[in-house]
Amino acid sequence: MLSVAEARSRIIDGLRPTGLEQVMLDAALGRVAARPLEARLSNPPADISAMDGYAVRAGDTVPGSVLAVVGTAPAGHPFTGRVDPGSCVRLFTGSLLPDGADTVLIQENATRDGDRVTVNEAVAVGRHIRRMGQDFLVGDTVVPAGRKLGARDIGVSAAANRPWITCHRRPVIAVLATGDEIALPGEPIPPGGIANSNTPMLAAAIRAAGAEPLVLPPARDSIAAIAGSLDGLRCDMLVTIGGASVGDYDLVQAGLAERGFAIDFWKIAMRPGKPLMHGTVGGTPVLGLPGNPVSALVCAVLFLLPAIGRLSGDSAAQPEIETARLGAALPANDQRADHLRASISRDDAGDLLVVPFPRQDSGMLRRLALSEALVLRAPHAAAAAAGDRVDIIRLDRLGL
Ligand SMILES: Nc1nc2c(c(=O)[nH]1)N[C@H]1C(S)=C(S)[C@@H](COP(=O)(O)OP(=O)(O)OC[C@H]3O[C@@H](n4cnc5c(N)ncnc54)[C@H](O)[C@@H]3O)O[C@H]1N2
Ligand code: MOO
Repeated sequence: MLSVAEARSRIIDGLRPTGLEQVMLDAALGRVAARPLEARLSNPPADISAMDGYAVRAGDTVPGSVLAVVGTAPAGHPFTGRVDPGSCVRLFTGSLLPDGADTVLIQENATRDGDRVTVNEAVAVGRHIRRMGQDFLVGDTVVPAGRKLGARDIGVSAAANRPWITCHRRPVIAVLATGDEIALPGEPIPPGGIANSNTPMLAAAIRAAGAEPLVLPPARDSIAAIAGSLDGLRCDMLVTIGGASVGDYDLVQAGLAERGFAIDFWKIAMRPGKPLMHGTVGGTPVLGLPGNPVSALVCAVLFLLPAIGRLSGDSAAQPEIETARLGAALPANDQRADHLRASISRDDAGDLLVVPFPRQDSGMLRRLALSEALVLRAPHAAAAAAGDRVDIIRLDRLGL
């Protein structure tokens, strides 16, 4: 059976980023920049004062000397004259430094009396001046290609006078739940039925990853129904849920086969999520997730989110792996990579401590919802003692 890493590479390697579109800054959060964004304005755009005080000539700042205030230059209202020897201009944080001045005397070190200012402290050339372009210059790259845009990227883009960013189109991810037992949450649940938790959960995970979920009506357990769900479907990836295992009613593969499914792999060495399936139908990549909700979500973290990252052009699409200390001993692992749902706290030294829940059933959604992390156990990992370091993926950090 394939390893988690091999399966992920095979899924990701088959994907190409979506096409490009222009996105306004107020809609850019979580989008991925497709091209380097170059500044159209330097920051700061000119030499400006970093403090409230007076624009002066350093040579004039002999303590006790008196300067004539020849003007006032609030931020946004530059002084058009010059600061000649023996004179100064009142300015504020963000004010343009007037011609002739080479430093700023802060008001705490000056005594104002009408149009006169007495210098109380000498100032070196260049004090409290933010130089033009000290942050970036016109033409500098302020956002690299492949970056998932956060609030700070939006801030620097605005400072660079760039109201639009070229981004990859949000990938459209179709979600197809399958199963006769699946009922809409909120509807009466028939005998033997179960509320469809996977669809809203995965749609939310897809949205959190910056893609657009396209929720299809759940398909009954029949080859015709599953095949029919594909008719007229346009998306960047199809995610099926359930019907992936070996039961008589696990018909997703057979349904897809009716429309020419080319399978890449089925079943991998992981828990939960063993029956994961991957292939293409009519050129559209298909990820078949197991129906157990915990399995579906863990597979989404390990495979779907990186796939969305690749489709979106995100250069850092792998789930981030951190380490933590185990709060409880674990037995040796079998041949499947395990992903234990766990809570996180801090020990007395401030170190991250993870405690896997004692019961790891892949239908237990409340446990999953309360988990802050997955503890990663490699195939055949030896027994681990409390205090040992283990790899984890933080679910709370993923916004899931
Ligand atoms: N004989 C074997 N049986 C099973 C094996 C195996 O290797 N041999 N694998 C087990 C593993 S591991 C998993 S995981 C599951 C995966 O099964 P399927 O992908 O075929 O999923 P279903 O049978 O359709 O559903 C499993 C479970 O999840 C519930 N479910 C399904 N869809 C939803 C949904 N949208 N919302 C909420 N709950 C859902 C479904 O009712 C079942 O209870 O197979 C094992 N079996
Ligand atoms: O691999 Mo299944 O996903 O254990 O529950």
